[in-house]
Amino acid sequence: MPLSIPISFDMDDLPFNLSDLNNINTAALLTGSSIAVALTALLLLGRSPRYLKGPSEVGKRIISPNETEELCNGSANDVPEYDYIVVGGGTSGCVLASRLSENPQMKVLLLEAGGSGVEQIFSRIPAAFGRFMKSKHDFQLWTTPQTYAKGKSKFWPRPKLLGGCSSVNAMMFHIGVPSDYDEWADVMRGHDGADKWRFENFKKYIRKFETFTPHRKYPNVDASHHGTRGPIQTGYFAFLSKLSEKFINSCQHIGIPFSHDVNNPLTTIGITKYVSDCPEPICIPKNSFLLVTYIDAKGQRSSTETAYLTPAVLSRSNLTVATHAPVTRILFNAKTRSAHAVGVEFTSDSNSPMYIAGVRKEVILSAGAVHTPHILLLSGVGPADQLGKHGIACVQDIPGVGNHLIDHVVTQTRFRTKRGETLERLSDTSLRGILVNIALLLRWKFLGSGPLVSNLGEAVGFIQASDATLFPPVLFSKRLEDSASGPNGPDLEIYCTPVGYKSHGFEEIPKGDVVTISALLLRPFSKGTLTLKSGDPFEPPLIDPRYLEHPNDLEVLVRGMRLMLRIAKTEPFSDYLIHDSDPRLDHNLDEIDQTAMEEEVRERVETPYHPACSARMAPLEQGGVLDAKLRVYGIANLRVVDASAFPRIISGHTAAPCIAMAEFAAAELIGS
Ligand SMILES: Cc1cc2nc3c(=O)[nH]c(=O)nc-3n(C[C@H](O)[C@H](O)[C@H](O)COP(=O)(O)OP(=O)(O)OC[C@H]3O[C@@H](n4cnc5c(N)ncnc54)[C@H](O)[C@@H]3O)c2cc1C
Repeated sequence: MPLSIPISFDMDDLPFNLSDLNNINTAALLTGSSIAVALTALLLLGRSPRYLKGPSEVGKRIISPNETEELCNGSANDVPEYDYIVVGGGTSGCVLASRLSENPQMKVLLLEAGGSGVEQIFSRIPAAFGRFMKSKHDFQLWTTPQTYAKGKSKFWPRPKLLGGCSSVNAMMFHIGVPSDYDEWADVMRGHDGADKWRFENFKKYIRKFETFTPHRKYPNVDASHHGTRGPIQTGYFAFLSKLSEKFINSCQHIGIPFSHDVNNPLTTIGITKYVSDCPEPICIPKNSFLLVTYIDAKGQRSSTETAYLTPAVLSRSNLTVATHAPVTRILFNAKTRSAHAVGVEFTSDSNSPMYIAGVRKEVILSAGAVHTPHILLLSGVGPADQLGKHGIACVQDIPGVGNHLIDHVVTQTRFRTKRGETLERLSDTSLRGILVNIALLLRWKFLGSGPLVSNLGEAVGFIQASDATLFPPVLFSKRLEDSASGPNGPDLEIYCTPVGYKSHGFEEIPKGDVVTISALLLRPFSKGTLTLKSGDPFEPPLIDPRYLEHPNDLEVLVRGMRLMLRIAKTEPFSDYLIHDSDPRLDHNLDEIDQTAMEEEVRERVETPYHPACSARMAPLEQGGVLDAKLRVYGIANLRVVDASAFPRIISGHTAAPCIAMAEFAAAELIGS
């Protein structure tokens, strides 16, 4: 979920670092447009965690290449050594570092390219998450021109922060459906450990990370499908706009039944199946529905940094967390015939000295679906011909590295609403607006409630594009291939955002109150590649997701567009809209024919930020990179634990499987 939400302050506007606040005459800051910023900063005082800054305190500075060679030859004796080195302190990496260091015998180093997410206002205030985009905390990536999407390059934000995407995502807690995980096990069928991925076996790791807080307004939620003692907080604490409530009502009117918990395996499945599959009559709470989110009772984001790198965890003497320490490559032994990782090379930026650290047990890559395959390639693990082109010595020829990149795809529609019905007021920079925002900030801080606790993707529906009740064959005659992971798996998601935005918030839309409805392709057939542009670790790789290459993907999204337009014309949601013929809005879009609608989809596609499968667990002969234990083929002590390891993309939101996968990997490694 998106976007650059319109709160009228920006972290980059801050004239100081949050951690320096104790030294600042704060009264002097409370002037002009800085009021909201400064107040927020004050509210956050005292929360800055203490991490080691930069690589110099955790590795050995390299003066000559001989020193790296000594490590690779096994003759170095003054290089700091760790049992585990986790590369990337994102969604998965924080979990691993925390769990692995539960064993006091194990010395663990976590190397993160960015700084702390907890220190950032946009991470702490749920509705502000989009503000990280195009900031210094964003890798700011772009795809190559997309042949099937009008030749445009697409913006791919990727956070550079502890907690990774969990520090900036839309906090929608969704685990997918059981058949997603059964499918993972099927991909690895016949391989040692394959059945551990089957939902019945794997679900204990999903439960392990969660503490779900029931809500008195939602008594029908079966809490037995949730975790009760995990570090990550989930619940129904997010703000729900009236507009999103009406969106749900309109969904019900057109035949998408209400589900009180999308994470209950009985009801998360394609909502259209819900009625027939559920033996009990459905209780439909009137006009009340919230997606379970990673927001706690205080209205604050629960990220893997806040949940797993607590002060108690950080005080462990066997855990070292280094920020601003991007890893440039993994180092391998030079002597033995089969490759094994001996350490990593890292720095602070492209102009700074290099450092190295040695590893006794394993290097674990958790740098995410873009940077994990990038680091593998830079280290000589990948397709030999590609490595050769960039002058990189091949350590292990694995053609699958960077292949099979898959991302969900989203298209959006926008509609003018009645005045005051959206969260537009959060971007009001008039004096009155600033005062209102200050009041909202105080409400958020002290009561943990109000519009700032919106996760923006407030109401969702999961459906199947082949559902004949929603898409009657007489109107939708194109045949669809079945892309769902199982009979009850969805392939299309719709959601309502009470804010108008386009291109992640960077393209202008009409001013005033606008609502966005999105359709998300959950099971794309199109798959792309991630390849090296050069051997320079600071040059981003070439990212080509090949959006919409497969015709099925296009048709599913065409149906998604039609569905959104229908909801917009269905009461009571439609009562809140005002017709506006501005061409940037979509009140008249349902008048166009199939061919024109296909063109609209091609024009509108964007990333919903879910890239995966780029270093996937799959048999080697099927283009896999990892075995069923997430170990890189042919290298004894190198593992990948993050979204790049997914064998297939799940039919839901991608943070939960990353967290659960990290819990799984840690449990395997420490034997719990
Ligand atoms: C804006 C946005 C909204 C989203 N909304 C949702 C949602 O509502 N619900 C949901 O379930 N999912 C959502 N997602 C997707 C989901 O959060 C991610 O798929 C998932 O968290 C990815 O986890 P990961 O561990 O694979 O990678 P990440 O969390 O991206 O972690 C990778 C980490 O590696 C670090 N890193 C990168 N390169 C290096 C290097 N060379 N050296 C050291 N460190 C490095 C990065 O800084 C980062 O901290 C969203 C994502 C985004 C960006």
